[in-house]
Amino acid sequence: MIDTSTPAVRATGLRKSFRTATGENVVAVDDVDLTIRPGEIVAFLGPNGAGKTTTVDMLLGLTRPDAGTVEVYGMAPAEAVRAGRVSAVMQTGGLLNDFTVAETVRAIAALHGRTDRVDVVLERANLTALAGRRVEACSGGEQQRLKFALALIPDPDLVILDEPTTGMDVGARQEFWQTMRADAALGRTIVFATHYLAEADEFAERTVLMNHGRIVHDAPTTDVRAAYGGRTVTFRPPAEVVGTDGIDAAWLDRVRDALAPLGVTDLEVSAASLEAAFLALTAEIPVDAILEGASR
Ligand SMILES: Nc1ncnc2c1ncn2[C@@H]1O[C@H](COP(=O)(O)OP(=O)(O)OP(=O)(O)O)[C@@H](O)[C@H]1O
Repeated sequence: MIDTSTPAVRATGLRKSFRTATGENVVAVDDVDLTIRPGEIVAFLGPNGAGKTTTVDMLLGLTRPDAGTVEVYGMAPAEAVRAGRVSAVMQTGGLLNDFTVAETVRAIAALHGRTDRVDVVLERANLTALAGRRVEACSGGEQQRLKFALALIPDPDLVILDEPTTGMDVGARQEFWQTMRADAALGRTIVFATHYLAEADEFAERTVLMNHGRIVHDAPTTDVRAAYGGRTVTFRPPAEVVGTDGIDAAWLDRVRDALAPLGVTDLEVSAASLEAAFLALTAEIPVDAILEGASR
C-alpha cells in the first residue's frame, strides 16, 4: 500500500486569504511549507482560527490556494481524491438520519464501485455490532466512526481528519482513537487537526503547531511534550481561595512570590488547556497573562 518514494503531501508557500462580510481581509494561511512522508501520523494543533481547516481544505483540493502549490502523492489534490489515494473525515458534512449504519456504508461503497469493502470498513471502524442501527440513533462518537468508515472505503493511502472528536465525551474520544490507532498500525498515513494537546500527544508522532496561519513549531511530538510537559506544575488550591470568579488574585500573587526563588516559571493553576500549552510553547504572552487566564 505504501509508496515511500513520493511524499504523501508536499505543500510549498501556501497562502489563503478571505474577505469577511464586513470587507476585512483575513489571512487564514500564511506561507505554509509542509512535507509529510508516507506512513507518518501528523497532528495539526492550534487554537480556533489558527488556519488548520483552511490548510486541510487546500490539501484536499476543496479550497484553491491564493499562492503556493500542493501535491498529494505527486498529484493535484482533487486528482488524488478521485484516484482514491486520499480521503477525509470533515467537521461538517451530513449523514442521512434514516439510513442504518450498514446502509450508509453500502450506499457510499456502491458510489465508489467498492461494495467489496463494506464488511472490512465496518470492522475497521468498530461498527460491525452497530450495523443495523439507524444513524439518528447513533451517538456523536459513533457517527464520527461511521464517517471514518466511509473515508476508508477507497482504501486510501492518506486519511485527513478535521477535528474528528469535537463534542465527544472522554470515553467516546478514547474509543475513536483506539479505532484510529488500530488502523494506522497497518501503515496508513494520517493527518488530523485538533484542539487537544492530549490527542496530539497520544496519537501523533509529529506535531505541527499552527497559529495565525503560520506553522510555529514542527517537531516530533515527544519534543513538544518535553517543551511543555517538562515544566508544568498543576495543583489544587485550598477551597477558601476559590470563588465563582476563579482563584483569588492576591493568593495567586503569594504563590508566585513563594515559587519565584525556586526558579519555577510557567506555573499553571488549572488543568492543562491547549491555550496554556500553546502559549508556553510559543511564548507569545508573558507568564502573568497565563496565570490570569487560568484563574478566570
Ligand atoms: N470562508 C471564510 N470566510 C471568511 N473567513 C474565513 C473563512 N474560512 C476561514 N476564515 C477565517 O480564516 C481564519 C482561519 O480559519 P480556520 O477555520 O482555517 O482555522 P482553524 O484553525 O481550523 O480554526 P477552528 O479550530 O476554529 O476550526 C479564521 O480567522 C477564520 O475566521
